[in-house]
Amino acid sequence: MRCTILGAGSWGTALGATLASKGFPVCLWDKDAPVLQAIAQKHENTRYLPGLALPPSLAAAPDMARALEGAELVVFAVPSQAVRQVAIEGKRLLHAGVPICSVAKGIEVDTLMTMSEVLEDVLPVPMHPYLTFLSGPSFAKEVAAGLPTAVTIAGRWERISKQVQDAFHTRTFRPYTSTDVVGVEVGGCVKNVIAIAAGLSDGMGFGANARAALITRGLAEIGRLAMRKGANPMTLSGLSGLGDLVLTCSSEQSRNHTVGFELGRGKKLEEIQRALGQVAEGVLNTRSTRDLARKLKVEMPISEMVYRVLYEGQAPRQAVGELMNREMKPEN
Ligand SMILES: NC(=O)C1=CN([C@@H]2O[C@H](COP(=O)(O)OP(=O)(O)OC[C@H]3O[C@@H](n4cnc5c(N)ncnc54)[C@H](O)[C@@H]3O)[C@@H](O)[C@H]2O)C=CC1
Ligand SMILES: O=C(CO)COP(=O)(O)O
Repeated sequence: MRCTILGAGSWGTALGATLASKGFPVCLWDKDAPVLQAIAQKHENTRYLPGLALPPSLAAAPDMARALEGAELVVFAVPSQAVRQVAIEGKRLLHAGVPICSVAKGIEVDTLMTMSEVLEDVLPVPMHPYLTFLSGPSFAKEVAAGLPTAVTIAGRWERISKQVQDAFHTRTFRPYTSTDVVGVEVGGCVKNVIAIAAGLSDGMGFGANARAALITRGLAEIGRLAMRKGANPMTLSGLSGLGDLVLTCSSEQSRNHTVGFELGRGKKLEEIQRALGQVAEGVLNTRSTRDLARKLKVEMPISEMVYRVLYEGQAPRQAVGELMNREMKPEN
């Protein structure tokens, strides 16, 4: 199966290496030419996964048309806010009948659309049944190192999700399928926001109790938004809900947790993002999640708290104080 990955950051590269390890010809494309050059010449993604030897069969092409030539599986692996632009660029080069797998975790800031809504907005209708969405607890570095990982691949047409599941399955990478596209998408997006909240809490020196409370109440608000969008509540206790939430809220490997942690220690957002040099989806996801929650009249107090810290300059300690002292209520 000839595979093309649009986006050669840490996740696109790790997934490309996974597919290449099965003997599939894989070509990566990105707007960052030096990254592609390093992959093609040194078999290393020197910027996003330095020190990791990539399979020599992993090719890279700066020309999207060349990268997509003969593709039998296309993976969208750019950050969520770039998916629309890449889909517009790729639209005339993509063919109906070829499975597409989107792996970005986010909601578009300007339109409040999930990635399935964005791709369906841009791509012609005959391509829609071929869209799938991969999400779940999966740090790129661990996947690239061949450490055991399980994810979910959601799609409306099970036959296609199964094809994509087969393509990605290796001895250490285990995808499950789901038909709950919106549940998987909302879980994958909002866990980034809650991970910033958990990082804030850790950065301020709050303990394990606070982190567990944020994970649990975070899951409750993810569930509320997902169900309002039509998701099956069971999806949120799966890999793309609870699984990814626990991973990102409790690991220093998480870029979103790092953003919260450094903010909690008093650093400025711009400074943190500059040092990170990679996308922390939760920063923009906080804006889109909070706006979507307000639009749909869904109560999401943790996401509101993160919004006030990121975008209104509220001091983290004051924001947590307000969160703790809202009106008393039953746990539901
Ligand atoms: N890194 C990880 O462990 C995981 C990441 N994800 C998700 O995958 C998505 C991508 O994340 P990463 O690979 O980690 O990001 P990254 O920051 O490592 O890399 C992003 C890549 O996208 C490219 N890019 C950005 N805008 C572009 C455009 N308009 N055209 C072409 N290329 C463009 C950049 O040049 C860069 O190579 C995010 O939504 C993230 O949440 C999901 C699971 C794991
Ligand atoms: O989505 C991820 C793991 O599942 C990656 O998390 P971060 O973007 O917070 O590093």
